[in-house]
Amino acid sequence: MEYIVTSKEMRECDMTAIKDCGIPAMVLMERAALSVFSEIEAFLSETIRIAIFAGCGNNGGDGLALARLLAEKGIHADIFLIGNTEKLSMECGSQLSILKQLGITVNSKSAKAEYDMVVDCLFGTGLTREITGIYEEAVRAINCYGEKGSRVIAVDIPSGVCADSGKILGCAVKAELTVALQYGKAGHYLYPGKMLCGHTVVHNIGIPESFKSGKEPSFFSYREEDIHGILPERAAFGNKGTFGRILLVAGSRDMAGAALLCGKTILRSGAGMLKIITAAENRDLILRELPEAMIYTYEGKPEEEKVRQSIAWADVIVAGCGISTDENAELLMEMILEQGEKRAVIDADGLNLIAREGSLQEKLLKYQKGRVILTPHPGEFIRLAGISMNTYKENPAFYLKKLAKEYGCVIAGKDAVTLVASPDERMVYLNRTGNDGMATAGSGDVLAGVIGALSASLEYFQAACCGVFLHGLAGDMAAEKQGKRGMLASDISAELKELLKEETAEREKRI
Ligand SMILES: NC(=O)C1=CN([C@@H]2O[C@H](COP(=O)(O)OP(=O)(O)OC[C@H]3O[C@@H](n4cnc5c(N)ncnc54)[C@H](OP(=O)(O)O)[C@@H]3O)[C@@H](O)[C@H]2O)[C@H](O)CC1
Ligand SMILES: [K+]
Repeated sequence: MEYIVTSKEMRECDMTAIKDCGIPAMVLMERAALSVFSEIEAFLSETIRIAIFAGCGNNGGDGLALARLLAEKGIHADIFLIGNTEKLSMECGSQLSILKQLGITVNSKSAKAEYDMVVDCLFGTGLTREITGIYEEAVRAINCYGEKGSRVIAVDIPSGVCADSGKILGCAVKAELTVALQYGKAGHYLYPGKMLCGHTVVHNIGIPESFKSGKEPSFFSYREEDIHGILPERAAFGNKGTFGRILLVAGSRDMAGAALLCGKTILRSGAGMLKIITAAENRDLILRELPEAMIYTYEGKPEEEKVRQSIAWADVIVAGCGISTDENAELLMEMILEQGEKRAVIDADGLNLIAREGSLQEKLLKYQKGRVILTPHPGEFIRLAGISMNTYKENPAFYLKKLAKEYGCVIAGKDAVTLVASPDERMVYLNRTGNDGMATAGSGDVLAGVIGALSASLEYFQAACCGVFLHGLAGDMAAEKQGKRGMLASDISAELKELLKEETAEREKRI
């Protein structure tokens, strides 16, 4: 697991390190400069032409310290200190005076020259507003060098990218490599910031674990190696009942595919038994393509007793994929929500029905806390939350957390970067796997399926986060084989099976 912080949280960490632990700020700055140095070392030679654009805050200070480390190796860098030097931060001022003592020239304006590498240290986490004037000129100059082929390295975060939201404040540097200090910031991974960071590497600069006082950062994320610790052990003596009985309520008359994709994924993700409730028209296809599933089909109104029995049988209910929003679907959703305690994953039309029907909202409000996972895409989310798309996009994490708390549900807000919020005050999960090839029909059905299967054996929030992570990873594998344009949701489902197979093999090797 990796923490991802906001600029405020990063400042608090700095302060803890400096004030409580007594690590001097200049020591942290030196570590920051050494981190950048180690990342660019492979490209350095005496003939390399380097420019360092520094601002007047500590991000600029990192750049000045880097210039000194380069000079030590006999490498000259043109240094451009942009801004009002009367407003230099204390550490940046100290770095400047060291350079002066060493006889290293610092320029106040950028010169027209050619560079192999340009280092951006104009602004880091201290950026508070839109970039204008001389700073804007400097950002444009850096991007111009980048377009002409210079390697652009951003220190901590590309200048102009908001560390909290990933938004561009006025204009921003487009980097090839970003050396993030101590922790990744939300802005490194949220769009559009993510596109401007290039490849992001996070370097420890020696700040001790400062969240131990019980204060957690805003976000966390999984790395591939975390999965072995999260996926449940499969008991060798288990039977199909112990691996989870999943009830899938999906597929209206013209939407057999949603039930099939989701159902297949449920079984491919390790669930023991699957029962599908679907419209009668889907019966033949499902029996042919997924004979492993039990099936109850309804013609006209679903038989309430049959549905109740199925709900009672299930450990987990996955509902909503392609069920439409007609009266049959509404009845099914009423019955699923009224029992109020079974673990449930609700997707697609299930969400649209909740957004439309007050009676469903009331039932969801009364449902046992933490037992339901909602998986809305942005359109579904704004209908549920009753807010505009612009409002949601302003701060998705905030609105996801708010609605999760209101309904007592886990919410996986699907998007280019999916966020998962829990009803209690836990950190938001920020997903870093996946690609734009996954924006394809049926991809959501596959996600609901994997989360449903995992919910049989994992704690609820963990099932949602882990499902989102695996779904993205499988999507990356599918993109590699099929290409982002041509990949299908069924390719993601197939890769999930491969991924879980590899994970099991790895695990068994380690026993
Ligand atoms: N992570 C760590 O532990 C360490 C990080 N280091 C580096 O320090 C920066 C953060 O440094 P900070 O001084 O807080 O902030 P910046 O360097 O990003 O710049 C802040 C200054 O810029 C002014 N400002 C903000 N926005 C604008 C703007 N749009 N236009 C002009 N000026 C702006 C702001 O002053 P104001 O009072 O005018 O708001 C600041 O003066 C971090 O990113 C790391 O690179 C340490 O080196 C080591 C420890
Ligand atoms: K920067």
